[in-house]
Amino acid sequence: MIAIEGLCFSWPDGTKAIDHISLAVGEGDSVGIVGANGAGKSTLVNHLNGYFLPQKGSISIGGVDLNKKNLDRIHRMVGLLFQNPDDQLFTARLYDDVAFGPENLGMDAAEVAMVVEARLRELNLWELRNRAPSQLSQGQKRFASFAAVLVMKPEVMVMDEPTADLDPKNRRKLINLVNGLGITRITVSHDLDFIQDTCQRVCIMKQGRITADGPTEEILGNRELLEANDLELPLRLQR
Ligand SMILES: Nc1ncnc2c1ncn2[C@@H]1O[C@H](COP(=O)(O)OP(=O)(O)OP(=O)(O)O)[C@@H](O)[C@H]1O
Repeated sequence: MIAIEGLCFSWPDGTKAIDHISLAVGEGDSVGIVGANGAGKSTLVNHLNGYFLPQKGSISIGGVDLNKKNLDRIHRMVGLLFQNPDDQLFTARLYDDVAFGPENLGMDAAEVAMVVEARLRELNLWELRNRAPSQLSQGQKRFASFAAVLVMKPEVMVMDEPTADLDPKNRRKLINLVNGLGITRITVSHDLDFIQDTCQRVCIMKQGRITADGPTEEILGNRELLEANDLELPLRLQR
């Protein structure tokens, strides 16, 4: 479903954020990307819906090459939940923000109304639908961004720090929700317990490279490997 080959990315000031990454993800797989601050995780996943285009190397999603010409097709397939919800929410009313994506994809108006209401209710946001996104709490903004991505019915869901700002009950709700999606998922998170609960496979990134890749239990249960990559065991394994 996702094929990344020899991807490199440097910022305009010369900082190398992605250094020859290759990664293949099968349809329906759920892969966690972990790594210390600055390892390159966000830069990598922000490529997956074309927010960044490959400077060197290639990416294909569902057999479609990621390039300028195919951006529309890529946007229909890949839902990207940004690390910062303020990058996702931009209209004056929560409802409009969530409806914007499917309307833009040309979804029928009655269907848009139905899916938007269902997701807003599911995420306890329906009563807040007329509120400006800027007037929501951080956790509410996180769920609002989530709703905005889910209503587009993506085939691939890419989430950057999805549990940030969520209280324990909403974090649990998110775990159940993502595990029930049944689509290909890539999750970046420092919340290794969340990764353990939602991903079958984990890649560790360090200095723009993938330094380990394997089944979740093997990677996240390996203290030495984690420490060599400036990480710690998930909290529940530390007890
Ligand atoms: N606009 C920018 N200009 C130059 N360098 C940048 C810019 N944005 C990010 N970087 C650098 O790119 C590298 C990768 O950053 P990135 O945000 O992808 O890391 P990350 O693994 O997602 O980190 P975190 O866990 O802190 O979110 C870092 O060295 C960072 O300092």
